[in-house]
Amino acid sequence: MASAASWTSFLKSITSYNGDLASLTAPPFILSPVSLVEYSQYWAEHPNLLLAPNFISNNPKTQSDNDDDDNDDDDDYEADEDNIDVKKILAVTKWFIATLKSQYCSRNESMGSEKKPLNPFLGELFTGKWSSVSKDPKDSKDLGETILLSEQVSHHPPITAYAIINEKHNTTLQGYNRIKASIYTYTLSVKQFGHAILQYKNSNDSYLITLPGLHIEGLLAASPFVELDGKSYIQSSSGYLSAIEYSGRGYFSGKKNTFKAKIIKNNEAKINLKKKSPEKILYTIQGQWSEKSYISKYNSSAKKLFYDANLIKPEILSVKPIEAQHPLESRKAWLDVAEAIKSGDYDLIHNKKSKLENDQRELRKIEIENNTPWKNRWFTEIDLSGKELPALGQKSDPFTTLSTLANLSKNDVPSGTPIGDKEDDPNAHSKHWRLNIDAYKNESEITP
Ligand SMILES: CCC(=O)OC[C@H](C)CC[C@H]1O[C@H]2C[C@H]3[C@@H]4CC=C5C[C@@H](O)CC[C@]5(C)[C@H]4CC[C@]3(C)[C@H]2[C@@H]1C
Repeated sequence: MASAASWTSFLKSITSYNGDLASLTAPPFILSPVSLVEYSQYWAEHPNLLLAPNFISNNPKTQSDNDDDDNDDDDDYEADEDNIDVKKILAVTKWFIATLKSQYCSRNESMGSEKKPLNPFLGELFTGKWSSVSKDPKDSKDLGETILLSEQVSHHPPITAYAIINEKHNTTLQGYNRIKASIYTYTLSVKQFGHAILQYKNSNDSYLITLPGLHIEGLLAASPFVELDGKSYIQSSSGYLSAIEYSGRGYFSGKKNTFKAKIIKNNEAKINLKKKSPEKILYTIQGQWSEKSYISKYNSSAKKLFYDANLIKPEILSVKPIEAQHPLESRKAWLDVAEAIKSGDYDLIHNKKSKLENDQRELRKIEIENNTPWKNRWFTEIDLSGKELPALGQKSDPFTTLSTLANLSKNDVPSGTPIGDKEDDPNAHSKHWRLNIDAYKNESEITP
């Protein structure tokens, strides 16, 4: 089969991998017609779970009618918990676990295997919105409109910044992502840089979400898929921490996509997760993030269903038709290339991609000649290296307080690196990307 031959030559090419994924010419059948700037949508394909903490109050009644996963109430672990901050960290953990299947399995489901996304050009944009009513019949709350802003804020290295905003419930998720990929014996291993900040402004709760490591298995079999590894953290401003560990086949259980999350209160002594200190662990959640997971309280082995990733279908973002899109919007900009990829015609793909890439190189050249560097549109880079506290009146960035609570490095090192860890680099800068809400509010050309 032609693709088998091209895959073999592709595998040979990755043995001389130089660290830049874009330099690898993958065969047509492994190319995706979707740009990486679209992947930000995977953070909110269950808007009801993202917004759930807004509906958690001391009154247990409101909480259970919000529950959309358990089949019967006595299986309702939330009803057993009366601490509102614990209920919220559990709800945010459920939302986060629910994003993983979209983030890391959706190409396998829609295209049969993981694919290589289009490498976004500088300034590439992607916007859309989710409807206002929850998909889940048992949770028919009017959620209001949730919009997505996603922008390629850097091309060298590739960095995507995003914001997911729900004005009705005053909730904003913002973050950014950069990756470093290396290849060992036909396994592509990826470290993620960046993080997400989730803010519920009505209750003044904020959360830091760090990103797990991942590796791509199945390259030899020409059927690549993502497996998560390492650890990630969700640190709440209330002092609760969700510490999540990932593994594939052969670790905790023989199953793929396995995780174990520990809910602890950590604004007391810094918990050393290695030390066995069960009294500090309030809940343990474990199972498969792409299937079912279960929760048990620290003092009981009784397991209850926590989340079933196949119960409620993800809500696909609605995106304007291409003719209504701005030239910087991803699906309009890549239309010819996407059509070529779908046709599988390698020469057509090559010349359509080269045209777009040459046009971009031309733009960069003109910017250098005229000293008019590209301006980011909706996001701005901030520097948190300042030792002194933010100037009076200047709101301190939630990342500063939340990373300190979780004992995580503020530097631009792999996401979720503990302070002083071998991966922490005191010389690394502390620059991060943030939503520039005024820039979005003054946006005159592009609406989601
Ligand atoms: C070896 C190079 C190559 O082209 O191999 C082709 C193979 C399909 C494997 C490489 C590509 O695999 C893709 C998987 C992509 C990640 C999937 C999900 C996410 C989560 C999202 O929130 C941020 C982006 C991220 C980490 C994607 C980054 C890019 C990945 C690793 C693609 C690889 C090029």
